[in-house]
Amino acid sequence: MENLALSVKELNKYFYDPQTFHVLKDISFDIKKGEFLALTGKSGSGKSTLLYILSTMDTAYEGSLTINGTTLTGKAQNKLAAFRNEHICFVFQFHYLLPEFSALDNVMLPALKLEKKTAEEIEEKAMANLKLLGLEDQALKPANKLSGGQQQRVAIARALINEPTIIMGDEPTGNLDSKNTQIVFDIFRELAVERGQTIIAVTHDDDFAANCDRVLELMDGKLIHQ
Ligand SMILES: Nc1ncnc2c1ncn2[C@@H]1O[C@H](COP(=O)(O)OP(=O)(O)OP(=O)(O)O)[C@@H](O)[C@H]1O
Repeated sequence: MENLALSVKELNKYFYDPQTFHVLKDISFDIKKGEFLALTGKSGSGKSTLLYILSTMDTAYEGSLTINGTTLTGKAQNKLAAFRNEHICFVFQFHYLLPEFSALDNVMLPALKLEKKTAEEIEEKAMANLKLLGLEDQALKPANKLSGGQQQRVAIARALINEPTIIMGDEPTGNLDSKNTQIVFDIFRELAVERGQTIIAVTHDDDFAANCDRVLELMDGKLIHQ
């Protein structure tokens, strides 16, 4: 369907070490374009495992995964990598910025690697992203001279540089205080509403989840609420 960002059908996942463990059980759901979705559940319920499959990084599962109309199940690794570069970006709890590099350099890097635009175009876009995140004054500071909240916002600016259609976060506000959590939440909301980007965030924060468009809740590997 035209307005579907992601569709999962009858997904099952097993781990085999140290013994067979059925970690995701018959999971099916759709996510619309521009939807802002929280993925919740107790520790060990399978959230990260599911996100890893949705991100196309883990291909060892049963069932099917379709993103933006492309069925990804069974595709070769190099095709998946190309697809990820174009469509998906990640924001983690720990941001993995290059500490000695400036905020601006960190944001530009994934676009320079893609080699689709000139360095000037990339710098312009990176500055616009930093501005969107309220960081235009910090652009030239090394990442390790920024506060934790600022660093996390740089990581989001970096995640957006290649204009992904889907943003996936594993505890994207996990190490932030309530003020910075609110800032990041508002940015995600704006990206979903204004740019039609789809957001899927694993979170333990009940307030964060309650304010999303929809909550998917896992319990022991089953989807119990959507
Ligand atoms: N590589 C692995 N091999 C075997 N079991 C695994 C592996 N990775 C995760 N598990 C198990 O699968 C279950 C789900 O793990 P997962 O990390 O997806 O949970 P989660 O809901 O993200 O937890 P948390 O909120 O603590 O991050 C857990 O019981 C975990 O121990």
